[in-house]
Amino acid sequence: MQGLFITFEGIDGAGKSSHIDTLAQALRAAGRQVTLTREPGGTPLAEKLRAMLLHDAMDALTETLLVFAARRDHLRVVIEPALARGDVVLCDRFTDATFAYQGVGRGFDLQVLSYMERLAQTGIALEPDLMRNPDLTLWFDVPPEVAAERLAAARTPDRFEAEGVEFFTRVARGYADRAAGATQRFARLDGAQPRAQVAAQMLAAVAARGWLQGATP
Ligand SMILES: Nc1ncnc2c1ncn2[C@@H]1O[C@H](COP(=O)(O)OP(=O)(O)OP(=O)(O)O)[C@@H](O)[C@H]1O
Ligand SMILES: Cc1cn([C@H]2C[C@H](O)[C@@H](COP(=O)(O)O)O2)c(=O)[nH]c1=O
Repeated sequence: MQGLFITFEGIDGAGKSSHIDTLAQALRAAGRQVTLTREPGGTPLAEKLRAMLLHDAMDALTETLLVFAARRDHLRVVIEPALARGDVVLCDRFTDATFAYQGVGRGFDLQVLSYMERLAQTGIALEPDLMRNPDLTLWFDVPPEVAAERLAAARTPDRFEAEGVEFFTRVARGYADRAAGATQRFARLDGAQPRAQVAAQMLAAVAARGWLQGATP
């Protein structure tokens, strides 16, 4: 079977992690092998970089270099081998997050990000010139105020979650810009709906691509 790469994106508190297992179960019921992973992270090295990114003070360039270093290792060790086996890879965040957070959120140069994206994501797949990109990006679109309320009730904030509503308004705009530039790849979900409705939107977006065929009802 052909591997599939599906990413989950949205601002902190949008509900991505709450829904990833639901999609994994639906895909397994359709007969697919699923690899569940996340960014930054997913390998021992990338998880160390994640801990630094989430908790240590640094400037935007250092942040950007670390997310791409983590991503390259993650692609090399986990994502590309899983896709080569024919798995569906479900990844909680990928490069759209870099454009949204480091790019529009922190104000890092978007052209430099595009260059780094090409550098980090090319030359690992079986097809040597391929720049790895998701086949589908599930974008959990939630107003920053709603996400902030959810997070306040949920946990002690990390370095990103501690940012204010203005930062997340920019990050949300970053996601909207990315979605506008890749309308075929992005599926926008109204993440402010109750969980069951968000899950239904997510499954419909995947089913619409024919990827849940064979699932037992
Ligand atoms: N549709 C929903 N309605 C109400 N609350 C929700 C909904 N989806 C998730 N939540 C709650 O919101 C909080 C954040 O959800 P979750 O951790 O899934 O978000 P996330 O997008 O993965 O956030 P982060 O990127 O910060 O990890 C959790 O407490 C979760 O239970
Ligand atoms: C991939 C990626 C992530 N981030 C930020 C966004 C989040 O605040 C954290 C990860 O935490 P989560 O609870 O797992 O969502 O990292 C980023 O700034 N840039 C990136 O490329």
